[in-house]
Amino acid sequence: MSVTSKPSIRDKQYPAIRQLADCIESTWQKYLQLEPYNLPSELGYVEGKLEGEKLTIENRCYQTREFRKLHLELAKVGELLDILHCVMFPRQEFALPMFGTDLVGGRGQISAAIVDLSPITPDFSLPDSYRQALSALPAATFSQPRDLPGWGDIFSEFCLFIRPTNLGEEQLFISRVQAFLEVHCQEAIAAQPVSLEEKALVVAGQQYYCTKQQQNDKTRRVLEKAFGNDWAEHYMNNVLFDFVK
Ligand SMILES: C=CC1=C(C)C(=O)N/C1=C\C1=NC(=C\c2[nH]c(/C=C3\NC(=O)C(CC)=C3C)c(C)c2CCC(=O)O)/C(CCC(=O)O)=C1C
Repeated sequence: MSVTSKPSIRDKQYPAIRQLADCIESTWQKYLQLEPYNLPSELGYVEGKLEGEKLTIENRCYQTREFRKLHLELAKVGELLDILHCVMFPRQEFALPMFGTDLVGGRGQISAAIVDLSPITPDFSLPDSYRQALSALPAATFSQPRDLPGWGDIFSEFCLFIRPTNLGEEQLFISRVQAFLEVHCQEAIAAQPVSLEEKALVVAGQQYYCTKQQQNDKTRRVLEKAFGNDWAEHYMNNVLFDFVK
């Protein structure tokens, strides 16, 4: 059901990135009724040049009753950068948090690994059912936690942002992502649509989340170098973090 029309870059990705992509898709398959989401055909598989190296992007998108877009993106810049990006956009009738994860590797090492279920309420609170489930997860300690950037006020107190220092920490991070996803999918399939008044708050919360994510200059810079400023702007606003008013 993927939109890629070329050979997958997945088997060339850093092992933990390939493993996480497989884990995300199998968790979605396990809980959700996935339907295709048609990205514009030219965005299923994109190639650019970054500092003389080829940048390849592979997008896989789905939709379900609860989510207007489930986006899993793998990107690779020669041997320099391996990236996994994933965001689940709830339909605006469902007051569900935003699930997002980003894994950035280069030169045989993951430098950034982040996962969060981000609140979309005006008071930045997650639903009690999420807080209870996430608090009940076994403690996971990592030797190199990382500080969030200024635009990162969107992330919850459960946000995990680390540099994994060994294979064990990579596996622990992947298991954490899976645990977050299991909570989220189980909450989603039980979710009922909210009232029109509440829907307006969901729209505002999703808009704030996307607007802040668009301020990630680390992402923007990679896309600008490979595809130019206009393309990068369009991609960040319409593919990575598009919001529907
Ligand atoms: C749920 C959260 C989340 C989502 C969904 C998300 O998309 N980013 C998210 C978070 C997040 N990403 C970060 C960093 C980086 N992101 C990229 C690049 C890409 N990331 C991509 O997804 C794509 C499109 C395929 C590209 C191109 C690079 C190169 C870095 C630097 C790596 C490093 O510092 O070691 C940081 C730290 C920002 C900072 O410290 O200022 C945070 C917080």
